[in-house]
Amino acid sequence: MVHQLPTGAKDLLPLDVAQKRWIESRIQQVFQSWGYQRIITPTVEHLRSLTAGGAVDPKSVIQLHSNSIDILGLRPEFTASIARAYAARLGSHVATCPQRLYYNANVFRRRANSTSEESFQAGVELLGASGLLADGEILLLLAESLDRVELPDWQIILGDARLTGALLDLLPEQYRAKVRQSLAKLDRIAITEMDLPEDVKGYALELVDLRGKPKDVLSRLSTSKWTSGLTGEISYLKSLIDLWESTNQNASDRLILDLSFMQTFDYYTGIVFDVACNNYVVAQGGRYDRLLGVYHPQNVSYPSIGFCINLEDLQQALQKQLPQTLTTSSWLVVAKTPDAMQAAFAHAAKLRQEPQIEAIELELEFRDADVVRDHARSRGIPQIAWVSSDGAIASETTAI
Ligand SMILES: N[C@@H](Cc1c[nH]c[nH+]1)C(=O)O
Repeated sequence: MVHQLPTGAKDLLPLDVAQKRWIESRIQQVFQSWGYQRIITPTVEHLRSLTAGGAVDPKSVIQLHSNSIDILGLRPEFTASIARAYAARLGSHVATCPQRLYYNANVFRRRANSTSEESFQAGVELLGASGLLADGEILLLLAESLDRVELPDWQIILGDARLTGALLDLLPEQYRAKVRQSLAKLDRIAITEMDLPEDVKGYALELVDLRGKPKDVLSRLSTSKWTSGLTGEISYLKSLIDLWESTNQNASDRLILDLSFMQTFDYYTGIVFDVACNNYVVAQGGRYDRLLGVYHPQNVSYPSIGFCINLEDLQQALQKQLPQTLTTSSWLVVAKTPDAMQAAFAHAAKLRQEPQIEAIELELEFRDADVVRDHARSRGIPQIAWVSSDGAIASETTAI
């Protein structure tokens, strides 16, 4: 019988793991250096907690059978779980806000073709904070994390769920849902073909075109005759973009402002963003000011924002920078005869105490010296220690 993995599942072999660790350790160092602390939430939760009051589609959750009446599921993402964990822990006491939390673990999603997928995310949540400094911190922390792993040519697609909502609300109510759908798909043609009054159609087309260099988009936005009531939202976005551009070297090439941009999860209430690199979406996130209220006993909410990095996509986008070989053992310790086994273990243990040494491995059979040498060479082990029963050691450098 052939044991195959379910579609969408995969084994990570040692080289995959080494590459993943390379990425994770760098990203976590950046998170920690900004004051973020690690949180671990359970893999399995009640389905109703994971769906964040309707903001996460239950169809995307892998559901589990249980004996209790509540349906359980595997977490499809972390933001809802962290909101659940902290909703009642934050309070008016100054010491509780803000909370800076990070995570690094696996998530599970059911895809449309009913396959399931396990993937890994490393991300942060900044709970109980709003305003330019909080939004700026998250964008800059994201940029620093991606720079730390030397990701080339990435771009942030920045939207604003609140402003996009307000722009759609300017449409007469009966047209909103249709325009929203076409906007989400960037379907200009559908809008051109819609049966709309001329001025409404003109405005709907203006909305589809609100994508590009931040300066151009903002100037189109502020000169539109429709948006005079939205100066506060527009100037907030402008200040955030100014902050980004003043603190980041390649900033203006790296940011695309897209006011038609909508995230898959529906808990966002402010800025939203994806990071794209070579057709991979390597990170996404945004502000969610009402989500904690879904979990609070009195529905009290705390403004919050965060992002996650999709580690597989980042790994694919990075390939060149990542380690291509595994680290090898520094020594192969060989018991020359069965009565030298104890001395071999003792010598290996002594070598492992040396500070620079990564790993020491033992030869497990009593093979001919030349076979052992071939073995060390093929594994890239640079040194061999031959141990005799009286504890005598003969060291040899492998001819690699
Ligand atoms: N949890 C979101 C990303 C996010 C983190 N914080 C806010 N948003 C996702 O998996 O897409």
